[in-house]
Amino acid sequence: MSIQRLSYLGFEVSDVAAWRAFATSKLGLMEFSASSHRARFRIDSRAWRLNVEKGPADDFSFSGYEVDSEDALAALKKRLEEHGVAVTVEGSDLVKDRGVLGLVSCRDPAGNRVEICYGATELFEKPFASPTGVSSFLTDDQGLGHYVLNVPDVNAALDFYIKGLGLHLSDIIDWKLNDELTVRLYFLHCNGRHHTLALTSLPGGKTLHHFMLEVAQFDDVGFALDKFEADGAIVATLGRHTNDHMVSFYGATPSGFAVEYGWGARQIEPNWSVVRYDKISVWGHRFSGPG
Ligand SMILES: Cc1cccc(O)c1O
Ligand SMILES: [Fe+2]
Repeated sequence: MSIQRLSYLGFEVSDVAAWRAFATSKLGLMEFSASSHRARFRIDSRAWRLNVEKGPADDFSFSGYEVDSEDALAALKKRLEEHGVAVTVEGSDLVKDRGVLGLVSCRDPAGNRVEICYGATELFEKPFASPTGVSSFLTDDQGLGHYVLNVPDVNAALDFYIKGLGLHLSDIIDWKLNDELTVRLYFLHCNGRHHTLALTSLPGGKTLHHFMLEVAQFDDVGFALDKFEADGAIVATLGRHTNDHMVSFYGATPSGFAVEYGWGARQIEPNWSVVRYDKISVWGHRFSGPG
């Protein structure tokens, strides 16, 4: 038994109010709940997909993966423990807080918190409605989107996420950041989404490089691009990636890591073969900083 899809992500942010404004008016997400110390956002029929909680880190806080049943959760817990991973069965308080039926947690080798649930809450009776008119976000069996983690030991992380959680390698990109530095990016999938998680090791910087939300229509990207450009908040220009063929741009979030806003990715096909690339993009994606 392995992971099925990414259910939610949690960020620790210094300015919750800024995130409430950013997530709704720039990203077009719908607020599920909000207070001075925490806010949650919807991108589809699920009760919530993104959780921002007040704290000094302005960085990754937790990932939430999902499986499809109580038996699957028990089987994954057993698989992780057999791989030497300490797994905590979360109690009713956190189960209720996350709005799920069952929840376990563990840490990856870098200490990043990983939650695994089944039975997330669907709110079909409260249809998702984007405050900026985004047509819809592409989730369903492909899960929330993707995120890129900067870890000190990529091999240890690959062992955990592949041999432990059951993700699979999609491909590798050797990304030349400058004449002195090329970093290797490993892209991992757990369903049809080309990658749910990418792993790399950067010289410093935040744990979270970026998270990605995929929209259903190309114009959804254009409308968001205009908003980020108007605020001078473009981190990387529009471009198309070499591996998943997504057309996207990267924008600055209030916490300093980036959000990638994309459309048109190809999916993992049967008999997928792992290849490598020397470029992250076919065209575009000019980063304004180091990448
Ligand atoms: C850097 C990078 C390269 C390929 C696909 C991605 O989604 C990405 O963020
Ligand atoms: Fe990305």
